[in-house]
Amino acid sequence: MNGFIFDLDGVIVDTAKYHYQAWKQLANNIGIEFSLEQNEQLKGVSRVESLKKILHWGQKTISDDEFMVLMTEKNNHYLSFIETMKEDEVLPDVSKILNYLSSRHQKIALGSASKNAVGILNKVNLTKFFDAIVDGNQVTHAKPDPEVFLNAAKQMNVKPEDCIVFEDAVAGIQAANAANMISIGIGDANVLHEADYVFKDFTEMSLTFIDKLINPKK
Ligand SMILES: O=P(O)(O)OC[C@H]1O[C@@H](O)[C@H](O)[C@@H](O)[C@@H]1O
Ligand SMILES: [Mg+2]
Repeated sequence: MNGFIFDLDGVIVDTAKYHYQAWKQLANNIGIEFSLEQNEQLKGVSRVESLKKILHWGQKTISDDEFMVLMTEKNNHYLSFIETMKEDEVLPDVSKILNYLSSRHQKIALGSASKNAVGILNKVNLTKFFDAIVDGNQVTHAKPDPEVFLNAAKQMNVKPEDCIVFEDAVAGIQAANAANMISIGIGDANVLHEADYVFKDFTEMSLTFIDKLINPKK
């Protein structure tokens, strides 16, 4: 039995662009420059750790109260983007792959750092596919720590070495590798070079490839 673990932001839905816009506006508002390269380093990283990194890059120190205000501001801005989100924001061929895995009786889990994960899955109507959902509300150690994926494997009752992780973040690929799982990068092969396999998106992934993951000996 295999377990297929999906990251959410940037893998199932194109929300990575909304996180980027919300962080950029927040950083610029407090006088900190924010580049696409820096954003790459925030992918897969929790909200708290992301803000800490931005403040560090801008060499800015703020009070705990101000920190909480900024966290809330960022999330409200982000939520305004996803408020009207519908099924059409599911990335190409994600539903096809989920349907296929499900027809092959594979276990499916979500492994995300987001505290908004359940709400988003419901909005895009994909919750029904998941045997386990592990999100930012349940983990104490953020990616690249393997906790989120090990927890998902445990909830699916599948051994870590029989799990396959789909990730768009460098930190996520590192977490999957640390969990001793097969790591599949979704995005730029130069950025995700630590992954076992990389695909630009799910449209590039054949069902024959999925079959090989399900049954490597065949
Ligand atoms: O702010 P949220 O929705 O709890 O998400 C936390 C993190 O979740 C990750 O999935 C995203 O890649 C990060 O960009 C984001 O900061
Ligand atoms: Mg992601």
